[in-house]
Amino acid sequence: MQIDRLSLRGFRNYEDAQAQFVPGVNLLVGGNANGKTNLLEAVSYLSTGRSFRTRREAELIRFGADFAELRAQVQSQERTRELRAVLFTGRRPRQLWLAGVRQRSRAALSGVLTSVLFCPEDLMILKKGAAGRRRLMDGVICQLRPNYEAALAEYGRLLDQKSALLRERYDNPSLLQVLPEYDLRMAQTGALVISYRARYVKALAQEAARYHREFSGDSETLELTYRTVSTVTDPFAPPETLCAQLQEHQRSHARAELESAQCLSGPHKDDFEAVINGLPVAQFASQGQTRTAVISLKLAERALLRQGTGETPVLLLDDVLSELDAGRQDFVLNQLREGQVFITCCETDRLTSLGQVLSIRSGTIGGAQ
Ligand SMILES: Nc1ncnc2c1ncn2[C@@H]1O[C@H](COP(=O)(O)OP(=O)(O)OP(=O)(O)O)[C@@H](O)[C@H]1O
Repeated sequence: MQIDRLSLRGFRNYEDAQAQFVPGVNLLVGGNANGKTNLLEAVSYLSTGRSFRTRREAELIRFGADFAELRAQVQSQERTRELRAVLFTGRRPRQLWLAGVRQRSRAALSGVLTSVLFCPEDLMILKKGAAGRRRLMDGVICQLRPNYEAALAEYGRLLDQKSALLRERYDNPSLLQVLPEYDLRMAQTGALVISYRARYVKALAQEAARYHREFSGDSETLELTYRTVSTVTDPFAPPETLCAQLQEHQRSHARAELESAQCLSGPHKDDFEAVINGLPVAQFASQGQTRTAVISLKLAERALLRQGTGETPVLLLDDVLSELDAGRQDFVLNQLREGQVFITCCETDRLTSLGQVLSIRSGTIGGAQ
């Protein structure tokens, strides 16, 4: 899987820029605030149909412009196709195009340009709340298993509806009659969600542990443990067993749910815990250790996607080397030999030999040097 060409019009600080990429490493080199991360964001947007930095798409459009257009020629699934996204100011919805055909949703782009991104904000995945960790788990399983995406979407819908029902029960007490039906469907769908997550986190944990051990020169072990609803004794149990255990949890929380008017029971609160050398990353890991663990997770994600799809995802690395000692930097650089990679850096000394250098200056992309 690779991007051959990219063209940006009115995207962030790019007025009108084009670039050609090589199949291996593409180094985006430039001083601060010149547009390196913006370029990664553009590639990531074409891959996922969303920005990794903002939910407000208007921010992506160059100040003063009416629209932004992103185009890329992509090789994947044994074809060469054009991906195009057009974003508008105001209320007009954005457009996604594949091979000249307008697509209804971002889901239609699945598998066309798969990417794995590391950006400095990802360091918070292991330090802050569980939502980021759930996004990481769910993101990869969705890319590998369309059935999971459907189950997760169904669970989300049920959760929203049950939450609304709990909130509105005083105004409309008859709503409570349908609560048992919601509980049953949430337990059934929740059991599927847990099954997938348990298997995926196990696979992710094995790969990430392998990378982390090598990354740290054999001095650290990284363990990931999936955490779900407390009544679930074995997340690998058959879905019928999981469903019964989820119902047990619902029963024990029924009163609290009514009192708090919140949905307290179910895998929407799932998490995974990361531990290095026996100590939880969230409380005890150093900056370098945290970075090592997150990069290991991302490399594990790339390996799982490669195993699952037969194609190596494009790797997008923003400011990946800082805070790492020389040995750990060398480990990262060694991982760049496979697949197409975009990596940002401010200076080139150590890196120029790795691949094509593209100099990024005030929203322009200089050719190969
Ligand atoms: N919608 C926009 N229109 C015009 N310029 C924008 C827009 N959004 C962001 N910018 C500008 O883009 C620049 C930031 O670019 P980017 O984040 O890609 O920098 P960078 O090269 O990665 O820098 P650093 O090395 O500091 O991380 C800023 O100067 C910012 O003002």
